Amino acid sequence: MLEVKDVTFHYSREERNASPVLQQINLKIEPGETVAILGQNGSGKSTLAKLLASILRPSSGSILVDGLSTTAHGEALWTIRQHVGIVFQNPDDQLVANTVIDDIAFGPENLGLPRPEIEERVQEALALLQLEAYAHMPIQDLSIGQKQRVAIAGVLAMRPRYLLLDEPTTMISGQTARHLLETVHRLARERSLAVVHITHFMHEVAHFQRAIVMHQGRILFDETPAQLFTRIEELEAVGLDVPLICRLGQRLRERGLTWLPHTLLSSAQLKAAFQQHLAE
Ligand SMILES: Nc1ncnc2c1ncn2[C@@H]1O[C@H](COP(=O)(O)OP(=O)(O)OP(=O)(O)O)[C@@H](O)[C@H]1O
Repeated sequence: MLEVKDVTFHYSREERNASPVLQQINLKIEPGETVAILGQNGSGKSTLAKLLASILRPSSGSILVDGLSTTAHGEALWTIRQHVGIVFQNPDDQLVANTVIDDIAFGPENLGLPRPEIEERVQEALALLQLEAYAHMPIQDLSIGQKQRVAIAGVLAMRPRYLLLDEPTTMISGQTARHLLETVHRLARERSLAVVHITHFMHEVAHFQRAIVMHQGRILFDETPAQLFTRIEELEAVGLDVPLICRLGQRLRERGLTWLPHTLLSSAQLKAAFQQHLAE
């Protein structure tokens, strides 16, 4: 489990008199859970992800990864870094080798694993991200969406228990983003991998088990997407917009279609509700 206990964070000592970037964060994420984190620019999402990945350390409070504190040193820190993988917005910040296969092998090689295990992990990661056809291609010839998949494959080759995605869909097209998120949900199901997905896009949140909204360094809401999407005014107040389909559902209910679900999460759900109503 990932456990964040009373965490406060300042980037520098000079900032200690100002408001912290993160304040009194408490959070638990179980293995296999899928969690989306939303919030306006500067609300602290990426900082939280870096703390979870032990790239940053809390100014106060603690973060435990399967019981190990992220302030640990040596072997414990090494273990945490294997268990918590992070993928950044821009894959070019993350990819280090010349070809796809070499990049994916980079992490397992650094773990000092025997060659056959490295090969096995690389092949597995290539298959999971459907990258087999690109294995020997130079990274520079790939699209951003393909590079993002290579970045995720590289992280998966470390066999993490927790996958943190820091706005991985910002630079890619809608269809590529949908495909990427479908893959991530499949991995969560098949591998009991916990996924924490940071995004600006409300419509991406519907398929996650939990949606966390951050505002000014605090957690404002932590609930299911269906619960969150009923908070139209509260979300607007913090610069977030519920998906169009939820607004449409609300308008239709106000106009007398009271048989519609309170929260519509997708157009497929709207269609199913109409079909069921017509059949009754
Ligand atoms: N390296 C840094 N040094 C000092 N302040 C920083 C640093 N990185 C981020 N900040 C500040 O910390 C606050 C939270 O930033 P953070 O990047 O965590 O927010 P975010 O919610 O991820 O924003 P975005 O959606 O724009 O990525 C912001 O005020 C930001 O300016």
